[in-house]
Amino acid sequence: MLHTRTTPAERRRALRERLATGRLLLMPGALNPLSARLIQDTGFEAAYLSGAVLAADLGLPDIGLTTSTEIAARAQQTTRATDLPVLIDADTGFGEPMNAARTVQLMEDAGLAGLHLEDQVNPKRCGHLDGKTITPREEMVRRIRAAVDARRDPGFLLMARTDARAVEGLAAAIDRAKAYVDAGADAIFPEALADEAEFEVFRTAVPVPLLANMTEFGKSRLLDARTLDNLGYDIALYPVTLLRLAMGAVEDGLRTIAAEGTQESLLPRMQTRSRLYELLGYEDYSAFDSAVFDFTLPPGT
Ligand SMILES: C[C@](O)(C(=O)O)[C@H](CC(=O)O)C(=O)O
Ligand SMILES: [Mg+2]
Repeated sequence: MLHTRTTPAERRRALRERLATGRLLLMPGALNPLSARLIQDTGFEAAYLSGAVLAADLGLPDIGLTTSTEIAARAQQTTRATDLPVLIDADTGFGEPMNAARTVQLMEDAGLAGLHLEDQVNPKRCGHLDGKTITPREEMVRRIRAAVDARRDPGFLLMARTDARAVEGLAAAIDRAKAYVDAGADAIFPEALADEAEFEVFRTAVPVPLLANMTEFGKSRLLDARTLDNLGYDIALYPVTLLRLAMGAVEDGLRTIAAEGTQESLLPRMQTRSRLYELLGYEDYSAFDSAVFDFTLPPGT
């Protein structure tokens, strides 16, 4: 793919139209811009930028150390690498309601299709860890109202995430979700629900698009797409899956090279040069300079 072909407004419309179908949307989290293109090339219809992955990419824990401008820059690089609508994890909005307002505009300018804001206090932590503290409901309502007011493109999706299930219980999380919808949230991300029964209760109670976070090694049972679709969920999120897969393979690879003094045994597991070049659209650049891709690659390389 030489250039992206769609505008941010078109992507935002595509995301909303897709959510309006009522069919579950599978949303993998990209680990870098190229993997966002791979998500597209694999046939997914949307991608996600995880706060945990954005932090880990910088060697940081997911405790709110990244800045809004850092993640906006990474988001811009990502939206330049794919035509998919991309939803970003904007953590708590990076401070007070005024900061949430600025965050919305930064993420709109980065070409994203939407973001989610969570009701944790700063410093936040991964929603699947214990010891979370959530902000008073009215404070989160102010955060959402500020975000809605700052939005310039009404197509930009504002999703509110509540971490309340782990702190105040399921009923409180539902009450908060309803208040967030009343404040203008287009969709809700109920964090760290335990099992299918809780997902079902939440779905029945909250009448806007809902995201189910299928993150590994956390508090939620991993439900498959058929189950989530039957429950009536709108997005199935795989936020850190690609990073975990990649880092697992990288760790194995490093150990193999250290032990064997060669990567020969790893070759069958690698993405080939030709597949990488295909994903990067090398041939497209021949339109500018016929010499840029005038080589042939041996089969299987
Ligand atoms: C969705 C999430 O906010 C993220 O940053 O990707 C994390 C995912 C994870 O740490 O497994 C979360 O659920 O808090
Ligand atoms: Mg996060």
